Formats: sequence, C-alpha cells, structure tokens
Amino acid sequence: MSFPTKEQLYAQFSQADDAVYFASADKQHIYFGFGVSAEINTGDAGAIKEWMAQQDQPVFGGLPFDEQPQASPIMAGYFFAPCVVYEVTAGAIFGTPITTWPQIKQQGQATITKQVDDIKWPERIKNVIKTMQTDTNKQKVVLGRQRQLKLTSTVDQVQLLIDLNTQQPNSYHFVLKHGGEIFVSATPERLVKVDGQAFATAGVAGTTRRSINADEDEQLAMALLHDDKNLLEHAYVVNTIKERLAGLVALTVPNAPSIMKNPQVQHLYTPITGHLNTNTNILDLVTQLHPTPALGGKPLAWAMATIKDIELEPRGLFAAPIGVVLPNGDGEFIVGIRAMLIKQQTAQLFAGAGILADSDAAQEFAETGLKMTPMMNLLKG
Ligand SMILES: C=C(O[C@H]1C=CC=C(C(=O)O)[C@@H]1O)C(=O)O
Repeated sequence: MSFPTKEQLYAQFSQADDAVYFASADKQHIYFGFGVSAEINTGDAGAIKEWMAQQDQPVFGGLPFDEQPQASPIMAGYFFAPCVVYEVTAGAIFGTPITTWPQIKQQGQATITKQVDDIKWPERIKNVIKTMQTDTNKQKVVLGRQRQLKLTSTVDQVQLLIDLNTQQPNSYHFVLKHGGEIFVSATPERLVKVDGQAFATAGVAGTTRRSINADEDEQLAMALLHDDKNLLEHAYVVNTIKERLAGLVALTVPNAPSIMKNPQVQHLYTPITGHLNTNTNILDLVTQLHPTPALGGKPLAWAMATIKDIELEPRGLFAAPIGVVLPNGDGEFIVGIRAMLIKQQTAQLFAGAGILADSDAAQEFAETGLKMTPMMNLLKG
C-alpha cells in the first residue's frame, strides 16, 4: 500500500466529517487522522487519562481552558482516536488505511463581509490595570478578546491547509474538525513534550512587532530583550514552570530568554528541557502546567476569576492544551493560541496579551490585533 500524497490528504481532510491535522513546529511530526474509532466529550482530565489508557491508536484533542460551560462540542473538551492516522514524516499508518481517495474540489476563497470586535476591551483592561497598580499582589493576568467574522461562503479547507503551511511555516499547526466545527491554531507555544523520559516545555511571553526592515527588526528584538515590563512578564512564566515541576523533572533552563520570530510578532522565548524523574503520565504534566502565566496569570486564582469576569465569552480551546498522545504514552501538547473557530459561514478569532501594572491598554489592544493577523490572513487567502 503506497503512502498518500499531500493532495490526497488535504482532499480527504476537506471532505471528512471528522479529521485532525497536527504538525510540530519543526515539522518533524506531521499527522493526519480521519474518522472516529473512539471519542470522549469532556473537560475532565482524569476521565480523559483513563480513556486514553484504553486506546491503541494515537489520540488527538484538547481540554478546555477552564471549567466554564461551553455550547460547542469541540470547545467543551474533546478527544478522539481516528479510524486511521497517517504520520507523514515517518511514512507510518495506524489503523485501517483509506483505499479510495477523493479528488480536490475547487471551492474558491470566502471573503469577509462583517467584522465585529470587542471595542470596549481597552476600557475594561484599564480598570484591571488600575486594580493592579493599587494592589501589588496582583502581578499578571493574560486577558483575551474575540473577533466575530461573517464570510460569503464556507472556508476552502484545502486552501486553508496550504496557506497555513506557507504563511506560518515555523509554528505548530493544529486543525480539528468535528461536529460541524473547525478549530484552527498556528501557535508558537509548546506546553509539554514527552519522548520516553525526555521532557520539554517552553516559556513564551513578552511580545513586540516585526518590521520588514531587517535593521529595525533587530532593534525591536534588542529592545524587547531589555524591556523591563516584558522581561518581568516572561520571568513569571519561567519561574512558575520551575516551581510547578519541582520534584517531577530535573530541568535545564537557560539563564536569559532569547528571541522567537514569527511572521507578525517576535517573543521572548526560553526553551526548557529535562528528564522525568518518575514515569509521569503526560496528562498529569499538562494539568500541572496549565495554565502557565503565559495564558493565565499570577496569582492564579485571581487571574482565572479576572479572565472569567473581563472576557465576554468562555475561551474553550483558546489558550488551552491541545495535542496528540501516542499509545506508548509519548506525545506533545501545545497551547491553542493564534486560533479561530470556524462554523459554517462564521469565524471566531481569539487573541490575548499579558497585562501588568505598567501595561498600556491601547498598546495591548494593538498587540492582540497583531496576534489575530495569522488567522485573518488564512481567511483572506
Ligand atoms: C495569549 C496569547 O499570547 C501569549 C503567548 C505569547 C506571548 C504573550 C504576550 O506577550 O502577551 C501571551 O502571553 C495570544 O497570542 O493570544
């Protein structure tokens, strides 16, 4: 049996009711999964862990950001074992292979007819900043906003997969299709990777824009590397990861962040690696780490309550752990940022920014706009 071509995988993805595409940032691991052989609809990590232990196929899905109720079947927490999984880089097939592949159907690009933004977001953020200025125990909260779009037609999913690869080549890609909805993320951020006893996570927090001028781009990166607000925002993440993993993993952490460049933004970045001290289930590591202060805040209970209070809608899989787990327990979870949820002719985009006492609300609003650009560009073609 020959391995399918990219065109066949893309065509199958666009025509399947249930499908997943996962690619690691370095594209060393690329999976396509089709059909459902087993599934679980829950946000309960314990139940998911038990369910995963019974699967002999790679499983894919995500846990919701928090416990707020969700109407959407994907956003409420969903994992599935596809009937067949194609691991592209290794040329491996798990499950029952597809024998008849569809042709690509030319659909044409949808265009955006209506855009609704949460324009009162900066006002609400200003109030949070004031609270943080008067109470220094409230150190950081990552606050998100959403953008609702109406489209002229449904999205051409073949084109979406092509554009994801050409427009965001260095990000993780995660596209989950289930129950008439598609969740798309082109995230730069790994939450946890387990490969035997080897462990990896990362601190990604602190952001500035890119410039098409190479000298200016470098100046922006240098300014970010020396900016007190962004360094503090980043340090909260790295220190919290270290605290939460103490005892579980022997960690190697660089002394200072470096720069991670994506097409629209550049971030402070600290890759963190380690060795698992015991045989720890990847889901336990996920629940231990999620949400890091790159998505939640510090102190955590206050940050979670503020997120619930300030954001207009529950996050669902936005900023949440999404990923793949193999039958031997290895796997990788990423955080579902630079993301959108597509349903028929609508798309809901998500982006957030780390708010500190010396944040500027207008600047954070602009940053969230930049972070929505990858998804906007996918929809614009
Ligand atoms: C919450 C988001 O970004 C997080 C990840 C990297 C940098 C961030 C920042 O600088 O604010 C955020 O913590 C998002 O992209 O929606």
